[in-house]
Amino acid sequence: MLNLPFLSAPQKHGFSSYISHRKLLHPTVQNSNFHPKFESLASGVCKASEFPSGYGGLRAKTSRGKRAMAVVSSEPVVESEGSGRRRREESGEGFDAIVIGSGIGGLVAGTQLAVKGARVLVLEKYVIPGGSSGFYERDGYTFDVGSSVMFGFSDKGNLNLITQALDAVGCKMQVIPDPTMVHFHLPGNLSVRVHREYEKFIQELTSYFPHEKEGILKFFGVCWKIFNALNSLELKSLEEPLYLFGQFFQKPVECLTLAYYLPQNAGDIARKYIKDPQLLSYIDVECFLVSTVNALQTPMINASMVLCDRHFEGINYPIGGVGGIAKSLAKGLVDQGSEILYKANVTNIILDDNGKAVGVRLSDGREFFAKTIISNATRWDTFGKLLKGEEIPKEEENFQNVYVKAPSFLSIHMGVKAEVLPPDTDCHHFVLEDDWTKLETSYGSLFLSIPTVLDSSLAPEGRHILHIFTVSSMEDWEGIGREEYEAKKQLVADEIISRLEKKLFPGLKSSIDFMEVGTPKTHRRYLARVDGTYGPMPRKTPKGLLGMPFNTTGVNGLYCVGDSCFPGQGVIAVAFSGVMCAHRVAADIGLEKKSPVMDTMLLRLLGWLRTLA
Ligand SMILES: NC(=O)c1ccc[n+]([C@@H]2O[C@H](COP(=O)([O-])OP(=O)(O)OC[C@H]3O[C@@H](n4cnc5c(N)ncnc54)[C@H](O)[C@@H]3O)[C@@H](O)[C@H]2O)c1
Ligand SMILES: CC(C)=CCC/C(C)=C/C=C/C(C)=C/C=C/C(C)=C/C=C/C=C(C)/C=C/C=C(C)/C=C/C=C(\C)CCC=C(C)C
Repeated sequence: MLNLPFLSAPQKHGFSSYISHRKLLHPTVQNSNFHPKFESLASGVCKASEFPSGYGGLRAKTSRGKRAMAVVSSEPVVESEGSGRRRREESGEGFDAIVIGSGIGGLVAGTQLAVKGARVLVLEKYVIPGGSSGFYERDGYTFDVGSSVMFGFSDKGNLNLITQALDAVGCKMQVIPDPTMVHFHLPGNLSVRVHREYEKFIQELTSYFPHEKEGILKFFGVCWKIFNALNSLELKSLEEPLYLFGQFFQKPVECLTLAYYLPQNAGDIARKYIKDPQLLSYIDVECFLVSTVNALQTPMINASMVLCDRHFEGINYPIGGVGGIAKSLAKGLVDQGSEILYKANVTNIILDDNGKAVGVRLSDGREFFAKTIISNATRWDTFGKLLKGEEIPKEEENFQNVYVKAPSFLSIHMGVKAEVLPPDTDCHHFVLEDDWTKLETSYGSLFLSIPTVLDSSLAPEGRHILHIFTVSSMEDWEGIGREEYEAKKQLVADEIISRLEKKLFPGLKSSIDFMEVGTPKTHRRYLARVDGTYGPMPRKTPKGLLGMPFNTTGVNGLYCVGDSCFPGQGVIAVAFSGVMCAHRVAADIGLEKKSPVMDTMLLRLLGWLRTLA
């Protein structure tokens, strides 16, 4: 068996679902080789004794107010998954929190709680952690399941939430700076590289739109104002009044700036300064990457976060692949004495007679109980499936009025001969060939990542990985037989490859060494997301982020985390949602300070504000 240090030794207590990783990888992955980088990565970077001295916004305190690090070093709480649970079962101790799902949102919530001193149990349906930020291996390739564009992964500022989440549990991953966040290939031969250096990017953009130079600078100027305000705050739960009012007291200008832009969208602000329709379409494309909708529907705070972070911290790719983030967090969780159970498919959230969430039931009949339940499943899954039969709280009805499920996507993971890529090919590309109006339509625009440009160890020698994805809806793939389904996958993939061959890489088709196509059905099945949805998108024009719910729900004891919570889609966004969730839960279970009276007032106020969206 492979020695994966983030997994404990084979379990002796009869719980077959504890992962013996190699054995339990998805059946089609079983014969692949585990990537050596992952092994060295997981073994070398997450030692409890190697906590970095500086903590940022995710600073973790115990209930006694000490740093989590002090707890780790003074009390040897690091224990194996098995021994932790045996001890709890024997002593009859319960968990402080059960987290349903180990996406980045769930893992950040879980690890943040664990370092505050909580006992956490993460239940994951699949056989490895990460969800959309997981990985899989085939024929010597290590593929990222979802995006390879990583924000928040530097050593600077308060918004490096991925770095901080790892730091909190004593992990550090090596990253490779990406010189270009994305290379846009757009109608009218508009070819813009988003360089890491802001001035270089602005120079390139204004070379296409010299008449709009002032407008471009003013629009990005507002983005920077918002980004700098965000970056100046310690990021914790906006649903916790002591923290929120504390921030207003310490940073009034920054907080008022954020409050002012909270209900606004990027498209409206762009239109104040920019008139050229092609440039406005370009800004739509930029926002589409952030939110899967155009600029008029993209919250200004989210747009600013992404449009500036890429120049402030830059995009950084973790060596060994994005899957290493979730693996490190899962290891960090266990190192803190908490637990993670794989192949644990939660089918029900159990409520007590007072309607409080107190536990969960798995598909195999097992039940687990905790003081609080945190769902990293989408809100549609949480309230439509896990609480089936219960009345949907009013708050959730509001959410479903304002937001709909974004369509799913089609993904192609390919291994290609290295010679097909011209020298200096960028890592990430976005292709929309000749018609701006196709931006949001199925198969209209193509996202392409080539992570091996940065980390060649992800593929066999002389090969590159191409990961392509594009919008695709479940309706396109349902109600057809197996043969037709397979033929359709091939047909759609062929068309996409021809487009890329024409636009970027002549000879692409004949250079393919490996190819696997995932449809919305694949994503529904392996990511456990209803209809394989990419995340929430506004039904109409939203009032910025005003309508996006935070982590508490209308069900006492039940919290949500992930991309159907504030601030929405994106790995860094769900990491923030995890931080907020952990803070609110910690206050509710007595690990952080709270004021019940102010809580009631703030939660009511926020609930009311959301009805205005
Ligand atoms: N191609 C891409 O770039 C891409 C694709 C999809 C999503 N994403 C991003 O990934 C992020 C999503 O992160 P997230 O944290 O919200 O969630 P996630 O979807 O990544 O993870 C949720 C996890 O919960 C598990 N789960 C769901 N229901 C369960 C149940 N009933 N029992 C046990 N486990 C269950 C799933 O198996 C999954 O591992 C978003 O930022 C999104 O934008 C990126
Ligand atoms: C409460 C009240 C009412 C008020 C108060 C005021 C205040 C203080 C406020 C505050 C606020 C805050 C803090 C906020 C925060 C926010 C945040 C952090 C946000 C974030 C966000 C993020 C995001 C959205 C991200 C995203 C990303 C993404 C999505 C990405 C993606 C990517 C992709 C798709 C890839 C591409 C690819 C290619 C090209 C290939």
